[in-house]
Amino acid sequence: MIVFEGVTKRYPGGHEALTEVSFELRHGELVVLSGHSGAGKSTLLKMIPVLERPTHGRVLINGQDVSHLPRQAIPYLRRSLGLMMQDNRLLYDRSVFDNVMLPLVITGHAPADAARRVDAALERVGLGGRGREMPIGLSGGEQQRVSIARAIANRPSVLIADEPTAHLDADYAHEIAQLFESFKSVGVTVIVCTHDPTLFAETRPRRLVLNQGRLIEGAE
Ligand SMILES: Nc1ncnc2c1ncn2[C@@H]1O[C@H](COP(=O)(O)OP(=O)(O)OP(=O)(O)O)[C@@H](O)[C@H]1O
Repeated sequence: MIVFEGVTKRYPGGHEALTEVSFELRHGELVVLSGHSGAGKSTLLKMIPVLERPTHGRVLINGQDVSHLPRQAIPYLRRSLGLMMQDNRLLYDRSVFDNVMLPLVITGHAPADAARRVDAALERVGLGGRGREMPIGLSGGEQQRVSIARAIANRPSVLIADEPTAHLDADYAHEIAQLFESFKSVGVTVIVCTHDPTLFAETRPRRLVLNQGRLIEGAE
């Protein structure tokens, strides 16, 4: 369902962040992306919602080549994706409910339908009934779960999480990992980027490992 075909990314200025990266992810698969700092992990993730485009090669999602998608079609693609990117912080002047609701409002969901989805997403991450609280009053792990709720509220078929357990202690990180595991059973394809080798250690998911922009493990 997600296919990278010989993807190379050269940023303006000449730095090659990805070199000839190819792999295929199946529907409902959970994969862990790792590699040293600067290996190209965020760049790879950004290709999926077309936050970046390949210099060479193609990215296919459900058979559609998104690397050449016209600008106006990008919002439609993003509606089917759940994104937890590194710079998507929670808004601290809005309630938990409003944080999860905001992307749904932006993508044009009717308010009543959006509110139902928000409640369902908060329930899914174990924060049912906590919507009126402000993020600042929640623990780090709970705040991350709000970010997950925000990413899954539109019921995405693909969930992309860039360092979702950064700054969390081991217990919270483990909880978040279990939550990601649970999405597999409902057919969501999950890509988690992490520096933490102990995360998912028990379930041993497929690992994609980048080294200086090249995929050195997990291509199959
Ligand atoms: N917009 C950009 N313009 C120029 N170079 C960039 C840009 N974004 C990333 N790079 C460079 O591309 C390389 C890969 O960066 P990327 O953020 O994808 O790595 P990463 O594996 O996610 O690193 P980290 O674990 O530190 O977040 C780095 O050398 C980085 O400096």
